[in-house]
Amino acid sequence: MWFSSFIRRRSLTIFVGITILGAALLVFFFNDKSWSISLPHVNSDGNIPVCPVQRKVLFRDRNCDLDSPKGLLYKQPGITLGRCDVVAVTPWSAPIVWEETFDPVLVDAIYKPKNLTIATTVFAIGKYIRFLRDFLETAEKHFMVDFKVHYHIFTDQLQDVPAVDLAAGRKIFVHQVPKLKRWQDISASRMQMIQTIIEEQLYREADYIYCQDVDAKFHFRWGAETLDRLVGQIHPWFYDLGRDQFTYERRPESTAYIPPGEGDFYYIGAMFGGRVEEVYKLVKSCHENLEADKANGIEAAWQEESHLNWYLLYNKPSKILSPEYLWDDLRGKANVMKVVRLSHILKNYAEVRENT
Ligand SMILES: CC(=O)N[C@H]1[C@@H](OP(=O)(O)OP(=O)(O)OC[C@H]2O[C@@H](n3ccc(=O)[nH]c3=O)[C@H](O)[C@@H]2O)O[C@H](CO)[C@H](O)[C@@H]1O
Ligand SMILES: [Mn+2]
Repeated sequence: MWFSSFIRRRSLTIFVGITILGAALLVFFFNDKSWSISLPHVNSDGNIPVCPVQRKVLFRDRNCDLDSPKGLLYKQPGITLGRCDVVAVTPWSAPIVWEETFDPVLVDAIYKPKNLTIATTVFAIGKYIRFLRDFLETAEKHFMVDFKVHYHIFTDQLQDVPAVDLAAGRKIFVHQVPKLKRWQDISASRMQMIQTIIEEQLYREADYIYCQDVDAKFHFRWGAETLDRLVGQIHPWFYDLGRDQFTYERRPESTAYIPPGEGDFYYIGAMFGGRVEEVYKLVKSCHENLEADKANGIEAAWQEESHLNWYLLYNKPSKILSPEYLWDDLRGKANVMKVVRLSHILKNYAEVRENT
């Protein structure tokens, strides 16, 4: 009697044990699948959690459902009415975001409850530190207002980072970096530094990351309508030109080479973004291709911008921002633009750049 109850208890313990072990293994193998990417070169003794079997970095999980609150009233969406003067979708069905193609109230109602953290990287090296105050102050007025924003500032002058009043939930992180000699290298090295900051910190702290130039000011809402998996920004100088006029890299020796007859849009290097894991793949690829070119003694026509254009041609962005989201003050006003949300300011290249 005692013996059989002992057997029963033992069997129960073994059964429960196996069940728990099985469940743990299932969680281990399947739970991280959707938000992880291969990273074979990272050691598990680094500070990135890497699944030892799959060797994958574990990015933050997040809710991507477009939950809409009950009872929210907004204008009925049109099927035949709307903006007719611009194209608002690409041939691969990604939205191109223009004023009046989205409802800001509805967008905010969908995205604000998600408690997202949006990282933005901005480099202010050498004389470019002078642009940082305006960038940050105007961002506080217009960039992802009411969202948690982490500004990651990369500079060689820690003491000159301005003290700017930040709204609740928004933070500044400052990273010291060396000043390289050529402006081309300063601009291009951003790919590697963004890769590193994602590996060290952002994979666990941020949901989205937007990488911006510092010599720009926000003027109008730049909000959650820009959030998506992988986001490219149309260059304000090329939005109305044919692909043969794009300044892609045209030498086959470069890894950024785009043959004649190919190309969708010309994307600007001054803004790209999306979910952290997608931007990670982008910056890692661009960095590797920049290095491969360097080893081959070739520099693409527009450095990292050429590599970005190559990447986005063969890895299509899931959302594209119209020139409203990065205009150039030099271009004056364009009829197609109902608003200018962020614009590159006029600057004296010869005075501000290191080696011109
Ligand atoms: C209008 C135009 O021609 N735009 C091109 C030009 O952008 P930009 O003229 O906008 O390049 P830029 O001089 O603003 O450099 C890009 C960014 O690198 C950082 N930075 C650069 C230099 C420096 O000394 N310190 C520093 O911090 C800073 O964040 C700056 O915003 O060049 C880029 C390539 O690099 C792209 O090809 C752009 O399409
Ligand atoms: Mn710039």
